[in-house]
Amino acid sequence: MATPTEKRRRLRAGLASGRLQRLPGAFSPLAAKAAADHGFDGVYVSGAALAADLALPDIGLTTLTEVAGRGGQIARATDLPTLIDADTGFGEVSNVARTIASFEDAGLAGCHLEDQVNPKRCGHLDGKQVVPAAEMVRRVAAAVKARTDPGFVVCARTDARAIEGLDAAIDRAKAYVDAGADMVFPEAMRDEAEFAAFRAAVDVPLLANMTEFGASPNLTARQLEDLGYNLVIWPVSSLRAAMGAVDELFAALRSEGTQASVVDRMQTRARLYDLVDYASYNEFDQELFNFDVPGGHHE
Ligand SMILES: C[C@](O)(C(=O)O)[C@H](CC(=O)O)C(=O)O
Ligand SMILES: [Mg+2]
Repeated sequence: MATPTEKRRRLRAGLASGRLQRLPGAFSPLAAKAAADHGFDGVYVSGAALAADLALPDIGLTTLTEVAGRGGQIARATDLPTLIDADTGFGEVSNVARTIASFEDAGLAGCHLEDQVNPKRCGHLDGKQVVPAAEMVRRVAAAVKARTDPGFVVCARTDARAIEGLDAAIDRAKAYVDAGADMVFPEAMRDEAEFAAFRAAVDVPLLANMTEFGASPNLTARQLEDLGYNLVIWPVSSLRAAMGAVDELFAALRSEGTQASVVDRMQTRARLYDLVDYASYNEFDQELFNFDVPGGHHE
């Protein structure tokens, strides 16, 4: 297994490579395993998906303990670097430092921290508010100062586009970079030209959020790489796909009284066992317990 330090190095190397790092959201450790099996560069832990999984809206109700705990379970499931959503940092500036310590302990490779006020909301909804840039600068500085592994990636997200406009969002991003942010997440860009304007203005690696049903167009990985973006997240997609399938299954069970019509779209038992590496546990077991029993048979 890769150590957290190795995973952080790998994320940084990916960001410096000029190749777009593709990080699908994984709502569970098993979903992270599937992402690794499909050859992605990393895993993303979405605050929105984590809240939704607890049947909560994405308005800052989840706690640091819940988020770091779930993030750690997901990070440990694979050798891939895992980037997590820190929302507004789970409190005031002093809390941000503790948040980073918890995320490092959980084995996460990095996080993004945003400039919204508390309570925050989804970056693609109306009615957002941002804190003054100076306050976000203090959040970023606290995060950078708190990390003990210099490899841990601190990404500053600005939600200012929707409130103060593109130029102000770019100015904020520059101030956050000056405060030590390793990368920038320009939230809710309206079109390709806005993604490009951010690229032209900011020198650090950039994250593109390709969430569905939001304010930004869903650009392809190829388009984003051509735009010079360094990392893409599809934050809630796996949860939406899974829950879409759950809704279909439940509808079929209610109307048809059997799962027969959806079984061919289910993950098979064999694929599930493959993802959880059932076979290796079996071997491990036999090494430990495969001893001769008097009168028994051993091969
Ligand atoms: C990226 C995000 O912060 C998340 O929590 O996954 C959300 C995604 C979404 O609500 O679709 C956001 O963009 O605010
Ligand atoms: Mg979020």
